[in-house]
Amino acid sequence: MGFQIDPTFIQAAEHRPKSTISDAGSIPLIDLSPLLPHQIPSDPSDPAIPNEISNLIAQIGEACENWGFFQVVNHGVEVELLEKVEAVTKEFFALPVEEKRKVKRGEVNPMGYYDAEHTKNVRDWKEVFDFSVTEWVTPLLRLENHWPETLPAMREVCEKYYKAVEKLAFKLLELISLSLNLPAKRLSAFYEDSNSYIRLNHYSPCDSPDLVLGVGCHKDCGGLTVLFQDEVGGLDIKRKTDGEWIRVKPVHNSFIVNLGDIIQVWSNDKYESVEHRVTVNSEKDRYSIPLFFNPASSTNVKPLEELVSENNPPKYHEYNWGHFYKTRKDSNFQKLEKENIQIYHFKRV
Ligand SMILES: O=C(O)CCC(=O)C(=O)O
Ligand SMILES: [Fe+2]
Repeated sequence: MGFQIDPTFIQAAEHRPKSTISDAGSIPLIDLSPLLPHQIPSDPSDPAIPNEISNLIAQIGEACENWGFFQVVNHGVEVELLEKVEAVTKEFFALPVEEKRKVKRGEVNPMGYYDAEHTKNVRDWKEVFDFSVTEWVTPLLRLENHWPETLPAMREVCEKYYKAVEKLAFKLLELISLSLNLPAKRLSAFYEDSNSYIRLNHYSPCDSPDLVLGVGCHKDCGGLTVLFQDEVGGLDIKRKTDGEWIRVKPVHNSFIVNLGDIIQVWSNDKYESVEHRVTVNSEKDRYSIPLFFNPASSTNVKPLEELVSENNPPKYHEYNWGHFYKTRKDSNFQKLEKENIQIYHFKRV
């Protein structure tokens, strides 16, 4: 008998990854080197903003509006650290499964190892490890890290990496804020006690890559995602202009940045969170490492007052991020009978 794939992984025909245009023009590539000699300005209308920085803000604004995705180079995160975190990620996933299961996530605490995540109720062809640098318990959430005893170096490398990418994420948030003609720190205030976390992703080769997805088609529900991918490739995004799936070509030492649903709501749909998915292949393991840069779980998300007007009324009802995150996490943990929570449930009609 031939190889039979577990049916929980099989995508509905319309979601199967056949229509990727691999070498179509990719997402904008933005050089952050102007940030080396210059500070990020605090006020978007400051006449003293150097040209290089105004150009950078304009590029970010265009990428956010037209793509919802961009890649950054000269981002300030050391290459050595990227190499170390990639190496430790590979070491972790190479551990015997019983070791990985010792640090498994549970129904209440979503941090740790997991190999049965569902995106939109279909199982993803991947295994993950989630961690954060803050651990906390609220009535809604209990986030406690689990670190594998057999890989003692992992925690230090991962935490160092987290801090470096978080620093980059704060800079990107300031640039995005300025691109919306808001003060640089307008969005940062939501990030005190943030519920950000990093995910290590491993997509192993699959004999039927045409039937499954590493991550099913989805939009990121948080604030901003800052993702490192290895040289294998597999991330596809749905191009805004024509709805075609296009492959994000790996660029050495770069990060992929994409806007999540929260920025879509804050911007009252000026910027959109764009659908994406991960395809797998039959030969190569792929690793990726996103930082999900999310505001504090107490944040009530709604269109920002400065960005709404009589002519552009708020397009969303307010919702609580901690509640949204908890509900989404529960649905990713197991297959449910109903659709999981989405921001369009909060859309005003
Ligand atoms: O692995 C990737 O390239 C993307 C993963 C992703 O979209 C996610 O985890 O939300
Ligand atoms: Fe994603």
